[in-house]
Amino acid sequence: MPNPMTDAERRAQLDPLLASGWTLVEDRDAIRKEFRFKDFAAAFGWMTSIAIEADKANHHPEWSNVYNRVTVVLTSHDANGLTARDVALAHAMDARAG
Ligand SMILES: C[C@H](O)[C@H](O)[C@H]1CNC2=NC(N)=NC(=O)C2=N1
Repeated sequence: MPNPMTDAERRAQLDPLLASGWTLVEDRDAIRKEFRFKDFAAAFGWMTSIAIEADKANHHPEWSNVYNRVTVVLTSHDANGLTARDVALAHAMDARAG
């Protein structure tokens, strides 16, 4: 089981994500972001590419889709909180959202 991040690691790794639209979830140790796309096909195409990457890394998002919006929550269930795996997935999501 991976260790939760230390306070210093958290600051260093989370600050860039908080600056790019991710927010801390209030009632659990997780980050959240709403992605918006041109239309449903663009949203679902992005989800498909992320799903393949996430599955290869065996680290999966909590997410939901309404038309062109995808709401994502990232946390590491086995660590009961944020880990470097969530940071990596968040960056992959930002990069692929363009
Ligand atoms: C058995 C399997 O390795 C685990 O359930 C994996 C799958 N994907 C996962 N995804 C996330 N976000 N957290 C986990 O702890 C996790 N664990």
